[in-house]
Amino acid sequence: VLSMCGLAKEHTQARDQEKNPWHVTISIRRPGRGFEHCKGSLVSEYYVLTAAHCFTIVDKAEEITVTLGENQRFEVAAVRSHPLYQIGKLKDRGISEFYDYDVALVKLAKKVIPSVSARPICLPCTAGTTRALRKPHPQTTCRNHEELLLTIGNVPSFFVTDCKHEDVQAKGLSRKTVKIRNSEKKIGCEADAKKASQYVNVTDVSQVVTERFLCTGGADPEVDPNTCKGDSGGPLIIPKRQRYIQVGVISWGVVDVCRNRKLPVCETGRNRHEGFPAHARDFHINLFKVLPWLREELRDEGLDFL
Ligand SMILES: CO[C@H]1CCN(Cc2c(C)cc(C)c3[nH]ccc23)[C@H](CO)C1
Repeated sequence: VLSMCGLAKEHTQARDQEKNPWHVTISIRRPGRGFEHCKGSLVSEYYVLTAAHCFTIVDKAEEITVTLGENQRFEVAAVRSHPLYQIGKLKDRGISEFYDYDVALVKLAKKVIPSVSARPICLPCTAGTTRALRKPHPQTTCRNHEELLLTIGNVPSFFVTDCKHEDVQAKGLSRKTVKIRNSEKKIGCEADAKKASQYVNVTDVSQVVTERFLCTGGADPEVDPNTCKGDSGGPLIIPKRQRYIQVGVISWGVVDVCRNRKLPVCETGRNRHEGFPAHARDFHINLFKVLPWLREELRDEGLDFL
């Protein structure tokens, strides 16, 4: 049972890390400039999946620490960004940041021992996800996973953000439910990318919102919460009958709703300034679009890719 992916404690009294046992915080020490933080997800015994933009080409493994929950710290053996990730690729067209293929795998220096507060999340097109979806193995295909998870219309999903419990001054994790804008809603969602400050020169939105992205946010039918820069690299998760499957990696957003604000307050989300504009959308790398890279990098992790 310990090797089952995407299994978490459900009761309200469970600790945040037991409810989200794959949640990791990645701290990158920048000599002379303090720390940068990102989120990530445990996807196997040795690997954490995150966003490539959390790292620069000069970051070294020794400068990176991965924390599981409040206190399980891991050193890092290697960082492997997707080979097609190139944030400066469109600079000569006046587009300063380009987030295509914004994914990276961080190899931990030692194996994670599975426990109630340390367990991998399920990845698409693995036998673990077939089991989590209660479908027959090996009859169920990767295409079936995509049809079952990324259905037509607004797909309910969530990401996790850290927040401050106003009363107890403790930090916590809060789930933010968002809808993945599929089919006809997708166009409107992607069009709002042009409202991002650095994208004024973008003529055709498909220049910056490529096939690799899932789009969330907006106000239809109700307002979706938005990501903050600090949420970069965290998983976009689809819950299915109390099992959790990661379908995206948080990459970028149009509006940083936490900019120069303290941590958002848990649950009430009051500090994520209210009434952020309907065009505040968030973009996540769709894991179904980077499968060859995932298979290759995780080939020795026993994940049984389909
Ligand atoms: C091209 O510039 C645009 C994209 C990046 N945005 C920053 C950003 C990053 C980097 C990552 C995550 C997860 C974010 N969530 C909300 C904002 C945000 C800027 C400023 O909002 C606008």
